[in-house]
Amino acid sequence: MAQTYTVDEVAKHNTAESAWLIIHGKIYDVTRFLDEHPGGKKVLLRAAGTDASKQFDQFHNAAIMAKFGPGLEIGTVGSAQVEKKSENSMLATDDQFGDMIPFGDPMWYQDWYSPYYNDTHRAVRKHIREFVDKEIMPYCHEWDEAKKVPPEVFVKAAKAGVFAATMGCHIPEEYMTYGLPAGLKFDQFDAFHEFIVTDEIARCGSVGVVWALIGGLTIGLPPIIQFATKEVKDKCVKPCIAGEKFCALAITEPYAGSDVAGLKCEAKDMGDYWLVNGEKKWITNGVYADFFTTACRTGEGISLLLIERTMPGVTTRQMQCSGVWASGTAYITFEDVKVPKSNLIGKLNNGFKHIMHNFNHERMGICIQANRMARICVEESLKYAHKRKTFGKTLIEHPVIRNKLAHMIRQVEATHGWMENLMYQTEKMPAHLRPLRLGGPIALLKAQCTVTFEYCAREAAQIWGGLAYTRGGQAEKIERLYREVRAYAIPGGSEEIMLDLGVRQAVKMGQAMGAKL
Ligand code: HEM
Repeated sequence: MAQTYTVDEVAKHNTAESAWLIIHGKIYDVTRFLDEHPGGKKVLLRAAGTDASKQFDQFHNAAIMAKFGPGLEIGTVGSAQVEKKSENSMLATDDQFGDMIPFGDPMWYQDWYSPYYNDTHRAVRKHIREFVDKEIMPYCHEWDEAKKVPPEVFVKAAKAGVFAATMGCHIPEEYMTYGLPAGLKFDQFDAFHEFIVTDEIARCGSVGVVWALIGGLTIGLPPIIQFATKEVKDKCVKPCIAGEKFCALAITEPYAGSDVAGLKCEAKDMGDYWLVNGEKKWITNGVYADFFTTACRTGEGISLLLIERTMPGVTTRQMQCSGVWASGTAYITFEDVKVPKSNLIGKLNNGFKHIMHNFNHERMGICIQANRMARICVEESLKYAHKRKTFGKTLIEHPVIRNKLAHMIRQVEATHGWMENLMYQTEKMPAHLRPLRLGGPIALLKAQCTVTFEYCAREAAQIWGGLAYTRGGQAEKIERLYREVRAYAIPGGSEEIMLDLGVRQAVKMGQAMGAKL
């Protein structure tokens, strides 16, 4: 049991020799932290011996205590009351999850009815939230600045079921070291479980960290799981799902991005092996990936080959991007790489089809992440607007700020509603119809999500002012997200291409289904 102290006992510890603080009912000994405190020693000393909850909330974001708290906490205040639930609980139907910041979570978290979710979804939500709050959220800034997520974090994520849950396909039992989140089985698992896992991971507020975890694997590994030979699968799937090895999708080149048909990387048939030469650019996780699901030109068409880091002639270097620092974005060169014939993934010259097979899954992942990032902008801004005062009023009391928040909220919620609808279609629609019927709407949804995110990041940065122009600190998430907007608006099909594709497909499908156009 935690040691308890009275307020009078805490009050005695108000010097540089022994400095204690009360923050939200817990007591912290900050004596050895005085010189390390980024906000300065003096502010802590002035507050020493008192309840400094208000000052603490004013200058920090909540994740700080998850990181620093355990090393400094020494007990609780004897008379501390557990923070009470809302007085107005009579308003609720008792299905609340999270901290109830309005629109800070999807509506079904906040006591609104939804047809899409049951108790297994609630269990997965709780499981991943606890994992992110404890293991990810407090460290995002540190990992981003270091441009690296520590290896043990991937194993923790694997144990939490994150990788198995985000492949968009069933993984054979023999490749599963750990289970799915919350002990679920694949026959209980649907598209909404994956939606929740991706959304909750994205809630950490760092696109770089999200992509380090699920950016490469969710696009690089599904073609292997679905189309590769048993030999290739045996090599890659198990260690990747266990967080021990990494797989990247290597398509984009200095010469071709969304325009996949323009790829130049070549695999020459040398009889008993392929000889690969070419360059790949902006490859997520490429800096540390062990396996590359690589699109190569093979005579008549494009094929997917598994290229392994250990093969002579493979070189990767970290690219200096505006954002996504932790995700190991790489420039890759393949120089006379000899790739065994057995490393062909799927059929020869069918690579484009195999890549397309995962497009809807990849884009839905981007949609979920981008809209959560937009939601974080709402949540963080709403919280900040309640504590920051200008001209004698809190920001939330200024109509111009409420107007900004309203425009952010309406876009995030409308986008989320459309996303749930399309997710339901991916769940219910027969598999053979999905690429035809859903490609267009998902492309439009992707543009909707990224435009919404860009809008919200801009407005949040205005609300946060100078703090959002500074790396780290209270507006850490907003500053970073503002830099990371383009990471969603460009890859996976740029906004312009998505919008055009969406309309072209809608017209084609409409005509095929009887519309008189
Ligand atoms: C256990 C208690 C505390 C911890 C672990 C802590 C930790 C930190 C950290 C990590 C920062 C860097 C900025 C950030 O990441 O947000 C910071 C900044 C700061 N802290 Fe604290 N702090 C504590 C208590 C306090 C208290 C009680 C006060 C005021 C009375 C205070 C005032 C400040 C100020 C003014 C800044 C600079 C904010 C800025 O740059 O805008 N801190 N603190």
